[in-house]
Amino acid sequence: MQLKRVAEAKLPTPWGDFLMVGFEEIATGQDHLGLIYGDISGPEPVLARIHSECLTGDALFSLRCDCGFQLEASLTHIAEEGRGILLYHRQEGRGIGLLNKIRAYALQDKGADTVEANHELGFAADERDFTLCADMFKLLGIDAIRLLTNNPQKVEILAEAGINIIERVPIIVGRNPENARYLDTKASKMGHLLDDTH
Ligand SMILES: Nc1nc2c(ncn2[C@@H]2O[C@H](COP(=O)(O)OP(=O)(O)OP(=O)(O)O)[C@@H](O)[C@H]2O)c(=O)[nH]1
Ligand SMILES: [Zn+2]
Repeated sequence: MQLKRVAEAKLPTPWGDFLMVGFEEIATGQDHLGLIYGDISGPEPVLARIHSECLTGDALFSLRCDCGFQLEASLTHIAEEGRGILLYHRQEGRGIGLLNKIRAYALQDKGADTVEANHELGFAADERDFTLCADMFKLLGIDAIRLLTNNPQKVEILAEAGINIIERVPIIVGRNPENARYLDTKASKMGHLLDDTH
């Protein structure tokens, strides 16, 4: 287990009251969050979203990506279901951090795509560690989930880490002229399933 469960409190939102659970990575002290809605106990698979931190999209209304739209859509979907979990996974910029993401955006402004920009900076296209998310699910007592994602690799990695994924639930929102190329690159180079017909 790479994390410990540290503190929890109510988080009232426009979608209703969530229980906010704070986790700490034992090795680094980095914090992460789980937002729980409704009663997640019992054998019925829980609707779950792993949202990777994107300060620009989540808090600053950026149209360069789809993160802010996905965050809002996830909370809406979970509240409509009456039960679910959103893990707020604090690995900004697919794990390269905010400042390197800004560097990557600068390269994209000069013509690189999101994958090429990461490579030019010396990073893999995706540096995230999803085994931390598997640990958070385990600490929350979750056995089986229905995962909101368009990223089949995420499903594979979590399954390898011991999470029972009953279903992948697509979350295709927020396409706009500013992020169209970025989303097309995610589909063509990173295998994201961004076509509703999948
Ligand atoms: N390095 C880098 N990170 C980015 C860029 N745009 C968004 N991100 C980060 O990408 C992460 C979100 O990953 P996404 O590729 O949107 O989606 P995903 O989590 O793999 O898949 P979904 O579950 O379908 O959303 C967040 O941490 C963002 O900060 C970019 O151009 N470069
Ligand atoms: Zn984003």
